[in-house]
Amino acid sequence: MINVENITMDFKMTNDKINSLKETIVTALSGKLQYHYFRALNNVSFCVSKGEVFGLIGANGAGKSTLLKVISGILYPTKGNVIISGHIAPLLELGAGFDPELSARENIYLNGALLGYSKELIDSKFEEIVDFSELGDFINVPIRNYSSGMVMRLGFSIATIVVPEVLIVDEILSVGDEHFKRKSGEKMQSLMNGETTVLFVSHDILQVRQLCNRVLWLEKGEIKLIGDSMEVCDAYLDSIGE
Ligand SMILES: Nc1ncnc2c1ncn2[C@@H]1O[C@H](COP(=O)(O)OP(=O)(O)OP(=O)(O)O)[C@@H](O)[C@H]1O
Repeated sequence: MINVENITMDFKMTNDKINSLKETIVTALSGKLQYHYFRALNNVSFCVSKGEVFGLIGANGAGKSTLLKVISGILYPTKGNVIISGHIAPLLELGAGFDPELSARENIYLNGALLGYSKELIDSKFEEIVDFSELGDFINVPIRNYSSGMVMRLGFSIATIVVPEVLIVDEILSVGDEHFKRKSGEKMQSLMNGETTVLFVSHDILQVRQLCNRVLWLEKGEIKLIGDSMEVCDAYLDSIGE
């Protein structure tokens, strides 16, 4: 279902401390800008089978979000391949594809198209998306006037309107305010209990142990351990002294 083959991700970073865009352009044009590469992922390979709930754990900066972004196609890896069969719903950077000048109504069609939904499908699901996002009268207001929570609610409602074959989530159950968190959590839970293959990152190791079939522990961009969720979560907790 998801085949991750030898993924390496290098980020290009400037060596100098530059404070403004103007300074960047001036330094770049003068040829004085110096770079180095930071390897966030190093030769990572694994497979996730259909219907599996697969967790990614590891310390801050281990490379978890980078790996999810590479798998979702948001980042292009330096080396390696990702092969995915089926429709994916990446719940990452919710609302990143929105146009701030357009209303929620227009953005539903725009974002839906980016996710590969047909106009007919969005027409038939439109009311459901609006109801789930609870945006009410704001539906015709440009997105630039929304709070960040409202943008995320709309993004979540669009991405999950079709039961996806693959769901990719960074830090589960954390969309919007407490009320929407519970509601989005229940929706994700129902997707996890179905046929959907789920890949998610969490710092809540007890939740990972409970929800996942298998877990990958990343350390400094490399696979430290992969396998049964109990075994990997216990080893991780041991390593951090808990
Ligand atoms: N766009 C970027 N440019 C440069 N470095 C980056 C970029 N994105 C991530 N990194 C670096 O890559 C490393 C991995 O980051 P990533 O966000 O994947 O970690 P993470 O495991 O998800 O961490 P956390 O638990 O804190 O969310 C970090 O050192 C981070 O600084």
